[in-house]
Amino acid sequence: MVKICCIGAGYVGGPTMAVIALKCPAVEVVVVDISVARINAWNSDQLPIYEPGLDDVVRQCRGKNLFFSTDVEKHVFEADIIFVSVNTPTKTSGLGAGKAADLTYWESAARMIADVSKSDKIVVEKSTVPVKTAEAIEKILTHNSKGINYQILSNPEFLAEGTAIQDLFNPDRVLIGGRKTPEGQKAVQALKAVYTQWVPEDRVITTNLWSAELTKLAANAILAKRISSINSISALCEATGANITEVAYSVGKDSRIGPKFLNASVGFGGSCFQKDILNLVYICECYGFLEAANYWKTVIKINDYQKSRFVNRVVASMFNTLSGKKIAVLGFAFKKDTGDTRETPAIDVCKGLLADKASISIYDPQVTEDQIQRDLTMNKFDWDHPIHLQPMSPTTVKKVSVTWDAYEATKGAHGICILTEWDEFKGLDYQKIYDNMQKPAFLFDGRNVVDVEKLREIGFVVYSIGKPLDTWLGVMPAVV
Ligand SMILES: NC(=O)c1ccc[n+]([C@@H]2O[C@H](COP(=O)([O-])OP(=O)(O)OC[C@H]3O[C@@H](n4cnc5c(N)ncnc54)[C@H](O)[C@@H]3O)[C@@H](O)[C@H]2O)c1
Ligand SMILES: O=c1ccn([C@@H]2O[C@H](COP(=O)(O)OP(=O)(O)O[C@H]3O[C@H](CO)[C@@H](O)[C@H](O)[C@H]3O)[C@@H](O)[C@H]2O)c(=O)[nH]1
Repeated sequence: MVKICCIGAGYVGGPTMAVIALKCPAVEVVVVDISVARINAWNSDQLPIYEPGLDDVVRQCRGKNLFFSTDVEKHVFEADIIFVSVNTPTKTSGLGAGKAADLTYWESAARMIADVSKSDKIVVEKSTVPVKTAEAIEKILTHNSKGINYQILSNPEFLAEGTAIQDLFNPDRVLIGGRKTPEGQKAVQALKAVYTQWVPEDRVITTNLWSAELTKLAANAILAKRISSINSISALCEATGANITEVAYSVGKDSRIGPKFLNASVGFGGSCFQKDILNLVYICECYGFLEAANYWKTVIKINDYQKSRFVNRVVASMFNTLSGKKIAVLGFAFKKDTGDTRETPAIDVCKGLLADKASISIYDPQVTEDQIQRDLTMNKFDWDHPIHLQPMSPTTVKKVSVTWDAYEATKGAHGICILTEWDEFKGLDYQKIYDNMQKPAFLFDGRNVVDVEKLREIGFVVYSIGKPLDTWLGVMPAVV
């Protein structure tokens, strides 16, 4: 029986390994982590992450050929194939601070593999890493090898949160990069044999190591760039009376462009896009390609601009001050169908509203008060370290309250900001919400989920990203 061990039981390691276990009953899969709390949660009925369909997959294989353990060394020792899916945060100090990937967790995993291994291993990069990381890992392993043969493969993960199980069941492609040597190619085939148990062979792409590593960064950068492109156009729509939904639809009908990833929003979030672009920027800079680095930096600049443009719009519309006002925030996760708040645009928006002295009442169906308080008090990039190693802030934000109901959050509010596109926000009783708000009642839709005309009929002053402006907003000072 092939034994797989995955180091890192997070958003990638957990779901990916659960699907491998489900689709490959003849493979034993053990997911290990240094976080005891995380492993306990994976072994309980309350999984540590919310992902549609995940509970069902885990329930079918846990205890049969899928196991979660903190005994990292034992399972690494026993494995034939070791996936490494640990955090690769942005460095916060030293060389490359604020841009380069911090490979501390990756390196410590590699050194531990070298320490405990007594047989040949295939080591698979599942984490997103800078191009050429495999070379560094190879050096660490081979310089400590005690005669053991290690083959390093790059197998970046392309799942998106909220649709992870669907994405894993039916991936657009699986990418495997390896050395062109006979041993390297044998390792590529061994990993390919795992995926082709359920992924059609023509969707498994094999490349050299560096292409696979770089593809992951390039794919995320290009996806994020589409969002910044449409977001930059959304500002022009508001100024000219064009409608971003109509523009995006018509642009996306061009088969060379395609319809996906053209939804204007308050900005992209999530643990990957900004981090991976910064990583790409740093690599470009290291090779001296400053123009290329600056090109990719603009994707983040537009994203930051979009978030501050939204905050400015809220403040300017509400008579240029939020002091003494209650703002209800609907949605805090970085997208629907996840409880993940890493780099969610809601953090920057809430900080902007607080800076203008608002009191905020937040409702998100999947995010806890504790998480929101941590997010609003944490330093930039601290979120991407294992949870038990994150510095705890001694303070909480007093002007933030968290409710478990959208009606409670909006009661008595002067304005509402919709920051996540949860489906339930489309079906709320907005007449009831309006009746319980201060007047004029403002609604700022950062995800274009509400029916603007219907809400205006009720009496709301509505702002929706990239949509023709409410006459009210049109006469307010311009915000750039
Ligand atoms: N989240 C996504 O949607 C996604 C998708 C594709 C790729 N990625 C990449 O995958 C990697 C992991 O991301 P994630 O979202 O799963 O992160 P995560 O924080 O959810 O999980 C990482 C886990 O690794 C554990 N860990 C860290 N060092 C360890 C060590 N030395 N030994 C054992 N366990 C260790 C942590 O405790 C944590 O539970 C990152 O490189 C990320 O960029 C993420
Ligand atoms: O048209 C769009 C599409 C997305 N978003 C936002 O962009 C962010 C990222 O969304 P998405 O890409 O769907 O989720 P992630 O889980 O961050 O997945 C991305 O990042 C992962 C980690 O690297 C990759 O594996 C995935 O392929 C890549 O889509 C979220 O805030 C979305 O709301 C928009 O604003 N408009």
